[in-house]
Amino acid sequence: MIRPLDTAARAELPHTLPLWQVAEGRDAILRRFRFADFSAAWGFMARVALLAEKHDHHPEWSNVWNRVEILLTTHDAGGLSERDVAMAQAIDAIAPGTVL
Ligand SMILES: C[C@H](O)[C@H](O)[C@H]1CNC2=NC(N)=NC(=O)C2=N1
Repeated sequence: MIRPLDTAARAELPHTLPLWQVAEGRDAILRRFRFADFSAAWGFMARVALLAEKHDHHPEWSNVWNRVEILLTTHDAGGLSERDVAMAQAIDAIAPGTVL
C-alpha cells in the first residue's frame, strides 16, 4: 500500500507541476492537451500508454478528436501519491512544446 502525498508535497504542487491542476471533487491532478489534429493526439496517447506501462501507473483519460485530458490518481493510495507526481513529470517531458 503506497502512502498518500503528504501536506508539504501537496502545498508544493503548483510549483512542482505548474501545468497541472487539482481535479474538482477528486484527490487527483489533471492536465488538458490540445493538438493539431486527431493523429497528433493519438500519437501522444500512444507514448503516454508506454510510459504508463513502464511506471506501472495508469491514467484515467479521455480523448475528443484533437483534445486529450489526463487525470492521475493512485487507486492503491486512495488519492494522490508520489507516483502521480512522477508520472505527471514524465508526461510533461514527452508533451510536445507545440501543444496548441
Ligand atoms: C497491480 C498493479 O500494479 C496495480 O493495479 C497498479 C497499476 N496501475 C495503477 N495505476 C494507478 N493510477 N493507480 C494504481 O494504484 C495502479 N496500480
